[in-house]
Amino acid sequence: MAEPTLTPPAGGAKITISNGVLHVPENPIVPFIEGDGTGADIWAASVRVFDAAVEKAYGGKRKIHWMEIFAGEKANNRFGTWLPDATVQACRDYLVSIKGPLTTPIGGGIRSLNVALRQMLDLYTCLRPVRWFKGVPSPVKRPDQVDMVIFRENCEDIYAGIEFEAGSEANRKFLDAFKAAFPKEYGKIRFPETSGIGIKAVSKDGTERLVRAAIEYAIAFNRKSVTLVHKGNIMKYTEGAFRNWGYALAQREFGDKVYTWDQWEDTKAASGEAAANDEQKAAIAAGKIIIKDAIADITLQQVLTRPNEFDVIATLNLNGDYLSDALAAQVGGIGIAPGGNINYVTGHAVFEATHGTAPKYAGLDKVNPGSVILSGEMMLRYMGWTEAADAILRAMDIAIGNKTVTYDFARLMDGAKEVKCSEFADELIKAL
Ligand SMILES: NC(=O)C1=CN([C@@H]2O[C@H](COP(=O)(O)OP(=O)(O)OC[C@H]3O[C@@H](n4cnc5c(N)ncnc54)[C@H](OP(=O)(O)O)[C@@H]3O)[C@@H](O)[C@H]2O)C=CC1
Ligand SMILES: O=C(O)CCC(=O)C(=O)O
Ligand SMILES: [Mg+2]
Repeated sequence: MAEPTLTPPAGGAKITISNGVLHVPENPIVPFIEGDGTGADIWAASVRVFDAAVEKAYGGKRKIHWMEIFAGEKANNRFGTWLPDATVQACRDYLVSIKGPLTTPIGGGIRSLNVALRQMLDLYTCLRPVRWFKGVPSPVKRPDQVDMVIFRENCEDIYAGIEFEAGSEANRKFLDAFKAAFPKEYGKIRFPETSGIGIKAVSKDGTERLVRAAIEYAIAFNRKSVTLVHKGNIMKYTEGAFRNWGYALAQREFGDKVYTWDQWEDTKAASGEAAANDEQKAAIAAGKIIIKDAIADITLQQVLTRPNEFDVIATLNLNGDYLSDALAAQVGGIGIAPGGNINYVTGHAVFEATHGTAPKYAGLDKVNPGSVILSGEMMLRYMGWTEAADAILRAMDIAIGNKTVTYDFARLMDGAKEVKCSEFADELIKAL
């Protein structure tokens, strides 16, 4: 089977970038991947909302020219390849794209196509805002206090995919080499004959670009704090280094725009705790952003018990994956959890929901398209089409306020009217 040949839609033009500024024509070509499982239902609903929001906001002066690109099961069925080169090239050439979820088998088989795409395009930030829409059912008492923005490192950590399966030839070679070079550390592996091995790599460069993006975001959007979330007490030279490099970068590059807990520690050591607390209070009063850190396990408790103490969160790949789904639960669940994978230097961005393919609901026109619709809202904002993005947020407020919602919200809301995935899109379009 041949690779797909992509024909750009007639009448569309490319989004470009120069000197770090995105240039978006009135008729941009935006590639999309429909996605596996529930992806087809969700995409069909979402694209109608995007087109209607753009039409409403710009009265025909602007229009997205969608170009389908292929990945996952659809690509494999049609072209015999899970992630065609043409798909990756289109994301490169057209800069901004959007995708549905793609299936990843567990414990073997192909590696994640989602992760592969992020790595191939070097989309180093997985940006996942977590906010509550009034009326959305939540398991916590004060969902209104949940307003966090996760900056998840997206290209490193254990997700690099360097793994050696227990019992394989590669595993034996790796362990032999490891034993020869590091006999003491090899001795710490409890059952070397039956151990699978995974490598966790975290770099200074990778940490710095992620933390820089998080602090720049906090400054641009008047956020109060950036929390570096890590498990640095146990994994000292990966997660602990992430924390240390993060603090150092904050002080070196952002100077008097930020106040770090490292500075607080220094003042405490020199002048006592009261002086350090006074210094922090003065920094907050002066509008400085507090850069702090928290260990990952207690973070998962405190985001529930004291959500108002968390604002922007910068964290490593695996922590960010766990935190994203956990935080989504507080504001209504994974059906309303959007995201974007972004390289702020090259401008490349692929927007996608936090959830996966939810295979048991595939083809039922049932699930909440909210996550992909809000990912599109983030995409429109990234493109500078803020009026269309705002229209989507307003429509969301209205539809949820009317209690016309998909099954996931309806099962938790008194007096709700349950609608299908496509009907929820209709409700949003009416409300634009
Ligand atoms: N970026 C990506 O493409 C991602 C892909 N995946 C992949 O997806 C596959 C399935 O993963 P799984 O762990 O089951 O997680 P999923 O996110 O696909 O689904 C888990 C549960 O979340 C709820 N859910 C998911 N999507 C929606 C939605 N749109 N509206 C309402 N509820 C929703 C459903 O809950 P309920 O049962 O309560 O109704 C569903 O059963 C795996 O192959 C995984 O690798 C996973 C995450 C991200
Ligand atoms: O790639 C996958 O299948 C899962 C990825 C994931 O869970 C995520 O990025 O949040
Ligand atoms: Mg995940």
